[in-house]
Order: sequence, then structure tokens, then C-alpha cells
Amino acid sequence: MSRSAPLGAPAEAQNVLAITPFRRLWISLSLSSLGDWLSLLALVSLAAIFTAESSTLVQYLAVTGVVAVKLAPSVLLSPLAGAVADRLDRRWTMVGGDVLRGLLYASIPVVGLLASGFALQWLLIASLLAEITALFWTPARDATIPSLVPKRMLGQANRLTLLATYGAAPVAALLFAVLASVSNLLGALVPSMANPEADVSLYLNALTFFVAAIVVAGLPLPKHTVSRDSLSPGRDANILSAVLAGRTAVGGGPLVRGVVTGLAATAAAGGLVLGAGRPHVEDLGAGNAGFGVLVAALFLGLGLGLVSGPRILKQFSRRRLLGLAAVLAALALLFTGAIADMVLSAVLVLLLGLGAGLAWVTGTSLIGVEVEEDQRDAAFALLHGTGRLAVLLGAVLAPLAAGFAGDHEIPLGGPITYDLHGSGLVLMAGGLVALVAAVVAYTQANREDPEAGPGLLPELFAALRGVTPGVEEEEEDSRITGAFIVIEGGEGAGKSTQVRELTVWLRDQGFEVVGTRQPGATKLGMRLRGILLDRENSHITDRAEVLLYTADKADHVEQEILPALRRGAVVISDRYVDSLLAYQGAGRSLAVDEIRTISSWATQGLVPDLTVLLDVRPEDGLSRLGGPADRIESESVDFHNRVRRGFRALAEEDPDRYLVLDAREPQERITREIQRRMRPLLPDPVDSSSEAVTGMIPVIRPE
Ligand SMILES: Nc1ncnc2c1ncn2[C@@H]1O[C@H](COP(=O)(O)OP(=O)(O)OP(=O)(O)O)[C@@H](O)[C@H]1O
Ligand SMILES: Cc1cn([C@H]2C[C@H](O)[C@@H](COP(=O)(O)O)O2)c(=O)[nH]c1=O
Repeated sequence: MSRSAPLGAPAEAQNVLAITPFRRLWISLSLSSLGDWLSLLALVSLAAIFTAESSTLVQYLAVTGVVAVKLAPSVLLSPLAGAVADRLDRRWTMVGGDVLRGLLYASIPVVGLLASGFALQWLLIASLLAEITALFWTPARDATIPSLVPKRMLGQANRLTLLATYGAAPVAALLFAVLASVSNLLGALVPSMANPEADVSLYLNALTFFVAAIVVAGLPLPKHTVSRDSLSPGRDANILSAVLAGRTAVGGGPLVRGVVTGLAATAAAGGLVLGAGRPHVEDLGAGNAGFGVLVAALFLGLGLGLVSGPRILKQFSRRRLLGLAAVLAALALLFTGAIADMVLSAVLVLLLGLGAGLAWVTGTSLIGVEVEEDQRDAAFALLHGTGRLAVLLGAVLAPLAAGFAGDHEIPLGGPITYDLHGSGLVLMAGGLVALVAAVVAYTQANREDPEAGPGLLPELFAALRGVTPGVEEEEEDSRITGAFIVIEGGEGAGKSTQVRELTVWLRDQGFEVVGTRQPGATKLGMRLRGILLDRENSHITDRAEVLLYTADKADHVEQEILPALRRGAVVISDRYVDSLLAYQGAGRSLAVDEIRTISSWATQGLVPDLTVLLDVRPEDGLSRLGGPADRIESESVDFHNRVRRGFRALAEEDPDRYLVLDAREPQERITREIQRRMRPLLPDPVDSSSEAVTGMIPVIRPE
């Protein structure tokens, strides 16, 4: 049963925004994302307006066309375009892309006014060209970010970029709804003013692109050297081949099958709302304002699900949560089609988005934790590829199927009839199919759960009470849900450097991390450290030294380490009990077993999940340290050699719990090795890939 960890501190995000070039890029990006989402709504509405005089089927086909040209290029061609974009100058790709898209979007209402017979065709052509332009613009932007922010802030920068890209969706939808309501009001007063919201939205969109072009032109970007190899599109040349490659590589275990099925169902449900939403709200008499509200509800729900997913029902099995979230999305879709009421539709679509968001964040976390590392990339490729395809198919097929289904009046006896519209029928049918897929997902994901609890309902009730089923509440409070990692080694081995690097790395992924050290992390510890390391205190006897170091450990474990581990944090400590066994046991030639007994009592038997030993020759380690040597550092080389042998003997006793690394290796390589070994030990992560949770969201990685 996998459980979740809290997300990282938002305060860190503010630091990235203090970097002026990044802040400028981010603001312009937020603006153009807002315009882009606004234009999606405007184009769907314009397609309906341009074909208002035609048959229902033609109206539906027009909406299908808009959704297809907006979504298909990125779904089918983005990896290939990304490879080409890498050969172009980033600044001018972005500036050119912004200007071109601005002109294209502004031209749509102009052509609508000047040549109404060609309006729909131009709308489709211009949108397609704008989307193709975006294919080159997006990778140029993604590659620009790492050159504007330091590496350690890249995680926050990427999170903010995703927020700008997808957080703009509900804002744009609400703005569109407001514009539509105002124009309805004006249209009632001045009939010639009816429906200008789509045109206004497109002009606004064009304006945001022009502003973005000016901002990017002025950014201080380093010169980009073009790689010859970059034209090779690699294994993800298109979504279909990525999906097929992923399927083969992961071999289709039940967990991956369950996650992929569940996420595809929720993605298709979202796509169906985007595609059939406009005709559906028209049938409910809500028009453009209603469509704006529906899309806003979808994205708000999605955002809520993504953010609350890692925190919700922490004691509940993630495998079960995935299935239940997909069922929620499917049922919400089913009822959206069945209930002919705008307010209820908006609430149901909000629930659909919530279910989809929960399912995505839970599914991606499950893959991150439970799939073997060598299969993880393939599993994510399969997940994202399938998700994108499902959104596209849902969005494109929905209006098409609704057009063919047509509208029906079902007599319910006497004068009462039930108006069944094509769009409602498609939403209901889609909901039913999604429900079957969600149940399959639930069954598959839970088929081989090694930590299966007592059953769905007992687990759910226990989780709602905030306890783990079968665990007494008192016991629950003292349960350790975090991970305890210790970095050990001789003087100057690079321990504190690694603690620092690992802390930043984990915080970037959203873990709560406590980076700490022995001796000296608590108030008492600091005083003990002062006494123990002061060269003046040469009179301290060996046994007293053991007890002083042990007192520090007792205080540290009780006051800092155990509370953090019970909160679910990752604790990384620079030194722990092994230092006592190596320095006081091997170094001072005291009985190691006796020291082990004392320290085990003092630390309440707390053993690290992993101990990393940075092995270093004392001469090498000591030569790295600046400043005067302290009481222990100034011991003889023989003493430090005994300590080194002591550490190595401890690692040999329990090789599964140790990672021994040569401290002469470059610092970055050591960090990577530790990260690789730590991954499976971490509490349920908010995996970096969960930033790419909607399947349409690109995963942005450091260059
Ligand atoms: N892999 C490495 N290669 C070379 N130098 C390193 C490496 N890792 C750290 N250093 C450098 O060695 C010095 C000591 O590093 P650090 O303080 O991390 O060691 P430490 O093991 O915590 O030391 P101490 O025993 O005093 O606690 C620092 O100047 C650091 O930049
Ligand atoms: C925890 C612990 C530490 N020591 C020694 C090892 C070092 O010389 C100092 C700690 O300082 P540093 O900044 O980590 O190098 O104390 C020890 O002898 N026994 C212990 O249990």
C-alpha cells in the first residue's frame, strides 16, 4: 500500500521569480497561455457561430475540426518538431513564433468580417498554422529556462512554468464566460453587438503574443550552439511509436495496465467534455458563457485533484484510490450527459476534473514508486502517449458522434417528453465506456498488491478516520512513515556536501526533508559538540567520550529524528551510530559490542534505512579541510586508519543496508549514485513526472 508525502514549500517558488529574466519570461508566458486558452474557447464558439445557419451535423463537424486542428499537431508531432527546434536559434524561434501566432489569431475575426464565405475555412487553416508554430516555440521555451535559472532552482522554475501554462486555463474560461455574459447583456440592448466575445478574445490573444515577443526579444539569453545530433528524433518520434515502445518495454504488468487504463479513461472523459461541451451547453440554453463555465469547472477540478491527490486519504491504498478516482470521473461524465441542467452540469464536470486530477497524480506516483527503474521511462512514455491520444480522440470524436446521433424526443407518457440531444447521448455513452474502463483499471491495479489491506470498505472508513486499518491509534501515532538516510565516513570525505545536495534534490521533488548532523543538532548537542571537539579538553577519557557522543544521539533521536520520521519526512544525517562504533570502538580500541548496546538503548533501536559510506584515505580527507584541526581531527593517522577500517567492517557486516562509495569520485557522480540507491526507499513521492500529470503537459527536464 503506497502512501503519500506532502508537497514542497511554495515560498521557494518566490525565489525563482526574484530572478528578473525568468520573471519576465514567466509573466509573458502566463499572458500568452491565458490568450491561448481564451482562443480555444473563442474558436469553438466561432465555429458554431459561422455554421449557425447550417444543419446540426455541419455545426458539430465544424467544432470537431477546430478541436482537431488545435490538439492534433501537438499530440502527433511534438517530439519530431522538438528535435528540429533544437537546431534553431531559441530567441528568434520564440519571437518569430509569437509574432506569427499573434498575426494568425488576429486575422481570423478580420477574415470573418471581410469574407464571411471563407471564414470557417480560414479559421481552421489559421488555427492549424498557429499550432504548428507552437510546436517549435514550446521546445525553444523549455530549453531557455535552464539558461535563466541556477540548476538548483530548476524544479521550482518548471513547476511555475506548468502553473502558468495550465493554471491559465480556468482563468481564461472564466474570463470568456464573463465576456460572453457582458456581450449577452449588450446584445439585448444593442442587437448589432451580439456575440462579440469570440472576436474580442482572439484580439486579446493576439495582443498577448505581441507582448510576449517584445519581452523575449529583450531577454539576456546565452548564445545557443546547435547540436548536429539533435535532429535525431529518437524513440519518441511520434506518439504512436512512443506508446508501442512503452507497451513492449513494460511488458504490460497488471499495475501498469491498470494505471494506463484508468488514466486513459479519465483523459478521454476530459476530452469528451472539451469536444461535446459547446453543443451540450447550447442545448441547455447557456451558449458561450455556459461553455466558459464548463471548461473552467473542468480545469478547476483537475487542479484541485492534482494538488490534493498526494494529501488526500493518506492512509488509503494508492492503488484503490486510482481506481475510485477514475470511477468518480466516469460517473460524473455519465450524469453530465443525463441531467439537462447547467448548474448541475458545471458541478458534475468539476467532479470529473477532480477525479481525473486525482487519478493522474496517483497513477504517476504509483509508476514512480512501484515500477522497476529500468522500465520506468517506458512506462511513463506509455502513460503520457496514451493519455494524449485519449484526450484527442475524446475531443475529436465527441462532436462528430453527437452530430451523427442527432436530437431525439422521448415520450415519457402523456405530454411529458425527455429531450435527448446528440451531445448528451455521447456524454452518457462515453461515461458508460469510461466506467467499464475504470472498473477494469481498479481490478488490474489491485490484482497483485503485496500490501493489500482488509478490503475496500474497511480501508476507506479507516482512512476517513485518519488511521491505518488494523493499527491501533496509539501505535499509529508512533509509526515511522518517513525514510532515514545516514552519510558516514572519515574526516573531509564530503559528507556535509552530499547532505546539502540531497536535501535540495528531495525538496525540489516535494518531499519534506530534514538535513541534520551529529553531534550538535539540538541545543544540548551543540554544547556537547563544543566540549567534544575543543582541543583544550585533552583530559576527556575514552569511556566519557562514548557517553558524551551517546548523549548527543539520544537527544537528537528523540527531539528531532523520530518526530520527523513520524511526520513522513526524509531525514538525512551527517554521521550517526556508525561514527561511534568506528571512532570510539575501532579508533579508541574499545569493545564495539558494548558500545553497540549502549547506543542502541540511547537511540531507541532506530536503525537507518540506508547508510552511505564515503570511503576516503585519512590523508586525502584531512587535506581537504581548511582551518585548524579539532580534538578528533588532530588524532594520529593511525587512529584515522583504524576508524576507516572500522567503517568498512561495519559495511561488510550488512551489505544490503550500505552503499560504499569512493570519496575521490567527482562530487556530482557520488550524488547521482546515492540518488539512484535512495529512490526505492523514499516515502510515496510526488514524482517529478507527476508535474506532467494531464498527459498533455510536457515533462520539462534540465538540459
Ligand atoms: N567528491 C569530492 N571531491 C573533491 N572534493 C570534495 C568532494 N566532496 C566534497 N569535497 C570538498 O571537500 C571539502 C570537505 O567537504 P565536506 O565538508 O562536505 O566534508 P565532510 O565529510 O562533511 O567533512 P567533516 O568530516 O569535517 O564533517 C569541501 O571543501 C568540499 O567542497
Ligand atoms: C557522531 C560522532 C562523531 N565523532 C567525531 C567525528 C568528527 O571528528 C567529529 C564530528 O565532526 P564533523 O564535523 O562531523 O567532522 O566527531 C565521533 O568520534 N563519534 C561520533 O559518534
